[in-house]
Amino acid sequence: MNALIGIIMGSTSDWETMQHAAQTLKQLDIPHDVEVVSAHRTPDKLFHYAETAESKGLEVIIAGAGGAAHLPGMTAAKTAIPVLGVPVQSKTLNGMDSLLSIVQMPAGIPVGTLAIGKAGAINAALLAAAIVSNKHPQYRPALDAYRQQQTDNVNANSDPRQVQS
Ligand SMILES: Nc1c(C(=O)O)ncn1[C@@H]1O[C@H](COP(=O)(O)O)[C@@H](O)[C@H]1O
Repeated sequence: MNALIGIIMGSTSDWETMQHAAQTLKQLDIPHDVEVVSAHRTPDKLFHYAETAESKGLEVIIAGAGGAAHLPGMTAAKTAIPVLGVPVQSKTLNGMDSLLSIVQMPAGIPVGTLAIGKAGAINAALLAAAIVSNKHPQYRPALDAYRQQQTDNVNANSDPRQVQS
């Protein structure tokens, strides 16, 4: 099946973070693709990616970037499908630069902004899965099972004194 969710990132160095989005979608068995695209370094590729995303069948784009993270916003400017932004933790400013440059979009071009780093990547995948499940309810049981698994894990380890440090 064609990818429903596109994961893009500004650099291969973002993969350490963004792999968690891909792993989560793999776990949910939702078709997705992964590509390095940069608003700064490959602007023409970004425009082409965003302009053709919908006709390729993508329904949500997850865009991760660090530092001056213009990728999610520029992607959102060129497509009407939902864009979820993941701020990658930068070395110099710890990801605050990434977060602020993704979240603070001007009114009219929204980017759904997640948390900095791994948690944001995982949650972007779960949010994208929830969005595509509206149209493709066959993915809903996997999402429900994911949540149930978390509940079971907490219930199975609810005495913190038993946890080895
Ligand atoms: N923020 C952007 C964009 C963009 O927004 O278009 N393109 C690359 N980058 C970011 O630059 C950081 C450093 O990249 P390198 O590790 O390749 O030097 C990465 O976190 C990437 O997302």
